[in-house]
Amino acid sequence: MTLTLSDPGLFRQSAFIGGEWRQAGNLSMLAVDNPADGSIIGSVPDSDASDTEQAISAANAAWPAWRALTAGARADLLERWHALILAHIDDLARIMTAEQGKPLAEAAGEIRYAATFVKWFAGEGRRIYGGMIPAPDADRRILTWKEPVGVSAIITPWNFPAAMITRKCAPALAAGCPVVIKPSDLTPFTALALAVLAERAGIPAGVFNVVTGRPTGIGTALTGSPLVRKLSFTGSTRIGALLMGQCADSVKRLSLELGGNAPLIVFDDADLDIAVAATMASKFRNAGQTCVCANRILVQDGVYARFADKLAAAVTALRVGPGFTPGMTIGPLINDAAVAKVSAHVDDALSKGAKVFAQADSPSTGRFATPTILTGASTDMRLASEETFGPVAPLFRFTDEREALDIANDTPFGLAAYFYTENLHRAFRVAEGLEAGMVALNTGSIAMEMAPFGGIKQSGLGREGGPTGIEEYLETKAFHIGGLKMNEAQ
Ligand SMILES: NC(=O)C1=CN([C@@H]2O[C@H](COP(=O)(O)OP(=O)(O)OC[C@H]3O[C@@H](n4cnc5c(N)ncnc54)[C@H](O)[C@@H]3O)[C@@H](O)[C@H]2O)C=CC1
Ligand SMILES: O=C(O)[C@H](O)CS(=O)(=O)O
Repeated sequence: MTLTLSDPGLFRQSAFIGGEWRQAGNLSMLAVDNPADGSIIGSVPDSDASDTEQAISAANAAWPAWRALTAGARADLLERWHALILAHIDDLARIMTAEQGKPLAEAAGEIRYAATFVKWFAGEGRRIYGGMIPAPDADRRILTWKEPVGVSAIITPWNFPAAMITRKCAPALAAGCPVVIKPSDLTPFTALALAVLAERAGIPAGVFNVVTGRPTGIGTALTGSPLVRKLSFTGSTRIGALLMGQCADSVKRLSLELGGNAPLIVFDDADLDIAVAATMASKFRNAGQTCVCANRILVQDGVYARFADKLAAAVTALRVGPGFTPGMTIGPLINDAAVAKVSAHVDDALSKGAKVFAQADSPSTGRFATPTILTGASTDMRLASEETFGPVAPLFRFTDEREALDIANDTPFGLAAYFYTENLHRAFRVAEGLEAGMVALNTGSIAMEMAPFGGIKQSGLGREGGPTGIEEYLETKAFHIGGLKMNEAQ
């Protein structure tokens, strides 16, 4: 496909290392396709460990000057980056839709969402405070302050090609850390366009690096280098655990945003219109390809039929097609393997007694999954224990609150959970009873820059965004001053 941009300079088919746009040392390239039709958008360097080590060295060399800038100077550069991102939102959205597939309006929404992290952390970077701790002796003072952790490796997934980069890079840069970014090999062009704008904003050479290509060699170099002091990763739990192990020898700081299996619970005393709207927002955002999508929908007996009917009216109105086609609300899945996984989940559920209750129309060819409501879902089905990562809404039935919590918590994951009730007492019982890092009552959206984002159990480590997000890139130093002559007037 030919990508038409107002600013063609945003579309780069090179890696960005040490302030230079360059090819891989071995000159190999990796093609990137459009999920809607499989056409090739372009190619990027298939970088290897040597290229990655050059990026790490460039970042390490740039670190002293970057950390020596005042917090305000770094924040000013982030503000300029923020302004440039918003000024190029249309082109950035077109690049994202071309490589990730989401409808153009949704891609533009992600760019706006991604920009909020840059704005938020430009502000947070100006308020990295220290303190003084009351000392045990009259001649001692104890001061503390925060320092940047150092060169930070950023590995991001294909489902949010812009927001996952800014949610990690903005706090890192604000804290004084240079970054080496490895975007998904499926969606590198959005990351490269953000690098173009970072360069235009004046972020110095070596501070912001993007290494493209297949992941294994790059990942081994990033996790093995002693110069890399921090790894921030978003993706599957399987890969997150692998990278965590690879970081063990050099004891790196870790931020891991991993897989989920979010329950969504509709109680008899819910406002069903709110519950249906929130289910649509959580389940079908990004065609169901988010780690916080409702994966299991638990509906209490008394409202099961009415909720299913109301949800069916909304699901059948979804419009499935290529992201560049006006009016589409559900785009293609990222690749053939994703389509196969969704189909396997549906087939497995049907073989174990589930029924198709409602479906939207969808193209019969291409990487499109059909938005589907299944009734009669049960906990022995694959979709009850695995992330479907597609537009399938399985409805499970439950009788009482205890049973709902037991089903909801019966998973090694604990990222997000949603529930709907108008009862205040139940609201606090359930919010405290759900095993998740993020819990939502009577809403379906939880991803925003001011709120901590992260999970418990096998859904990850740390929190991104919010009042603590910048701490992921800071170390606390304690400074002890002893022997002070406080009783001798000079
Ligand atoms: N928690 C979340 O936000 C996300 C969860 N997922 C889950 O992961 C599943 C697979 O999706 P993927 O994008 O393939 O996730 P993934 O975990 O395989 O890939 C995520 C990132 O890690 C990189 N990566 C993969 N193997 C690596 C290695 N050995 N060393 C270094 N980097 C490596 C990939 O290139 C990508 O940049 C999805 O079906 C979904 O269940 C996927 C994306 C986001
Ligand atoms: O990887 C993901 O799915 C994102 O973290 C989801 S969100 O933060 O954009 O909601």
